[in-house]
Amino acid sequence: MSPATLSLPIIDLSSPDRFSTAKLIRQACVEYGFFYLVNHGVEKELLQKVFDESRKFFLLPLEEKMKYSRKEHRGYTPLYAEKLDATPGNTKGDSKESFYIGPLADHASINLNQWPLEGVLKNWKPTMESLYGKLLVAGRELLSLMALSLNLDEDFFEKIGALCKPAAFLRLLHYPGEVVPSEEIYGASAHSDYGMVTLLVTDGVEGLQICKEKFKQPQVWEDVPHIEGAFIVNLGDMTERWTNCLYRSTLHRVMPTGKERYSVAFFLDPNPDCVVECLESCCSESSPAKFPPIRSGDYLQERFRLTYGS
Ligand SMILES: O=C(O)CCC(=O)C(=O)O
Ligand SMILES: [Fe+2]
Repeated sequence: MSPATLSLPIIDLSSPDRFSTAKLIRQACVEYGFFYLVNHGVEKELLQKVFDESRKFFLLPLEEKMKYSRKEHRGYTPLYAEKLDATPGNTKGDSKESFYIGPLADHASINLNQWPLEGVLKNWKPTMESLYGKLLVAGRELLSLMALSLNLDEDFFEKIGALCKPAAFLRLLHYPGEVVPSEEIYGASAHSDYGMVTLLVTDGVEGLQICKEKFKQPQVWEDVPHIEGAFIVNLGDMTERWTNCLYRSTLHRVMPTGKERYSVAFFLDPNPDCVVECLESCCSESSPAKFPPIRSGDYLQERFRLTYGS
């Protein structure tokens, strides 16, 4: 039986009615942990340029790409390097390659970033910097609406320090699309994201699926179709911890389809020193906190260790 296709809610980031938008966000986060975001302020010309530059990098010979291999969670990860589903049965890595860009601007760690072939791929760095900056603006706006959706002040995430030099990572992804018969290799195996919120840009090639009930067996997977110009937003595990599972950090994966696919993910995660603990409004005597408080940096480091072995 082929999977059902979902009609996820569509959230308009530019709507002047912030309270109605917050209400829609709440519904989407409780029901799916996924939604589309439109009128997000990132022009389609810039997104096209990003895909063009991304393609140029991934077309380079492996030997060249490996010169920028992932260090300090920045740079290139080759095919099969990543095992998103760390459960014991999953022995193979994912069939994708990627490139991570870490915090920019006034961040002390800016120099840890790697910029490929600056003399040759001249537009690469300015294009990625421009996208990073615009996604950060959109992400901050979205988080202020998410705070409102939880009946918090709109600057809640600013006030607790989550958005002061956030650990925001831009990740270019390339799925080559080769299907190895008889082997169970995913583009991206089943996982939930680790942080606060992820903004995803896809190129129109199908493959993304979600499983709403992650603890139910057998798992039911549904296709998430591409909507031209819309970002796909999903919540990460830290948001689930903050909200005591009121908001879902939903399991998702990318199926192999035999088609080449590009995407760009922006993981907007809290400042490493921010402590993620159950919001007061999300726990009570009858529904106590399910997770202990944790420093965001410690939590992320452990999740990366499980995914990459480092
Ligand atoms: O490429 C996609 O559509 C999804 C990527 C993803 O889920 C991830 O990198 O966490
Ligand atoms: Fe993901």
